Amino acid sequence: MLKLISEKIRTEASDYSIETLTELSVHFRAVKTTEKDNTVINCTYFWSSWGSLNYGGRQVFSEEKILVLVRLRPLGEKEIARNEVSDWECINETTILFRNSLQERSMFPTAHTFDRVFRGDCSTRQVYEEGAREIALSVVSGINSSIFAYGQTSSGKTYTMIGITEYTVADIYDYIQRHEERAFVLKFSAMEIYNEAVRDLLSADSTPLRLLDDPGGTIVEKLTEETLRDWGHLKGLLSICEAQRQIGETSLNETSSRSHQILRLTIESSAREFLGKDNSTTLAASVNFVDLAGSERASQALSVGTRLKEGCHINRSLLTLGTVIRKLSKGRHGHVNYRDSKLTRILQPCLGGNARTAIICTLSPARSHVEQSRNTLLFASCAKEVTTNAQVNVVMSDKALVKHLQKELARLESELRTPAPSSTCDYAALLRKKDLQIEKLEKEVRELT
Ligand SMILES: Nc1ncnc2c1ncn2[C@@H]1O[C@H](COP(=O)(O)OP(=O)(O)OP(=O)(O)O)[C@@H](O)[C@H]1O
Repeated sequence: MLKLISEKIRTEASDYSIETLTELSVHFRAVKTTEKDNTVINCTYFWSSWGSLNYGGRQVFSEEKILVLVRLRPLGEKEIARNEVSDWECINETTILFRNSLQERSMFPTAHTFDRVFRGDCSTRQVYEEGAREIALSVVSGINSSIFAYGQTSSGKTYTMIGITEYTVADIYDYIQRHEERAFVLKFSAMEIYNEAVRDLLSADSTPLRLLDDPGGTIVEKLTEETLRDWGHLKGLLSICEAQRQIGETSLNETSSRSHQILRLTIESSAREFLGKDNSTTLAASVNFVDLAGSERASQALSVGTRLKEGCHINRSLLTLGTVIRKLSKGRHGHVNYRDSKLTRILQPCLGGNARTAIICTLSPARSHVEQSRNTLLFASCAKEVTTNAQVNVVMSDKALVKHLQKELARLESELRTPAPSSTCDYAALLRKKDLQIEKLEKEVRELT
């Protein structure tokens, strides 16, 4: 029976309202705990069917690999003036080639394959539309998402992330306009991690913020969260962040970002038809835009004094990020050291957790940066083996939860009255188990009421 229902939903997801899907997914979850038939499928599938109907593209299953994109930037004016040569070539949409490997008899493979590679003449809009868009926009369907930029200093991380953030926000507002049947609430927060201290980019107070453990992930204590009025409001906040972010001059980039920046947009939405009613549910998810500080070695940036201290901290965070990614790329066995840096603690859900993630690895084509470019591609190769497990985040109102638990109680009681015939079943044990379940549910209903 369950198999039949799941097949029906698989093919007809478009005909169901969000509330119906919520009801069904909650029901499936409840059934899953007692059902032996492993054909029961995860509710995430229904949600993603709904999401993909709106935005097309890849089907989302609960488990998927991190999407890895590589963006090569063109040679800069100064590099051209120095007669730098470009050593990298994107030979098709997925492969990037190191052209000079024959001459230097390199041990490294010459061709590297990723989900998508972008040549130096590709625009940020192209990187967004053909790469990051689908993942970023999962947030409107209640699925957490994250877009990272990783690469050495001056490779184009900030240049790329400014565009990606703007295009995503424009599409989100466009989506909201086209879905008047839902009420949306957008919240924005922004932080930077500078020398291993977390700072609120929306506050004039630069006191470092504490990280607190929470079952749902790490919380940044006292981080400002602005409820957005409109797009203009968000644009204003983005320019505040840009002005607040630690910028320093290194020998490679005159406006080098010295910190890791995390911009977070949280979207909550509920169907207007059900607002304030017993069965109202809310979809809630966040999209993170992460612009990491340069991944180069401190020595390469010819750092001294403050810049050297920054380099050490930046590298400590990135080193942990690299270690976490390497560990996760080999499967989720054993301990993963997320807690070794603030960056990995905050980003834990995006790294193998409840989120869809895309990493844009930015590369400088210059021969003088070849070692760093190879390190970036090594990181990218590990990242593409990492799997995340995104779920739709449905928040039920207290009333809806009570109603659901009462229904579940009634179902269990009716099961008790008419147990399924089975020759091998131990009725006494089954009864004890059901009694315990009923007791537990009754307690939950009492507490919630
Ligand atoms: N794809 C691109 N096309 C044209 N110019 C680019 C591109 N990517 C980067 N640039 C230019 O290269 C310079 C360095 O870029 P950007 O500041 O984004 O680097 P970054 O990786 O963020 O560096 P850092 O880690 O030091 O902050 C900037 O002047 C930027 O305008």
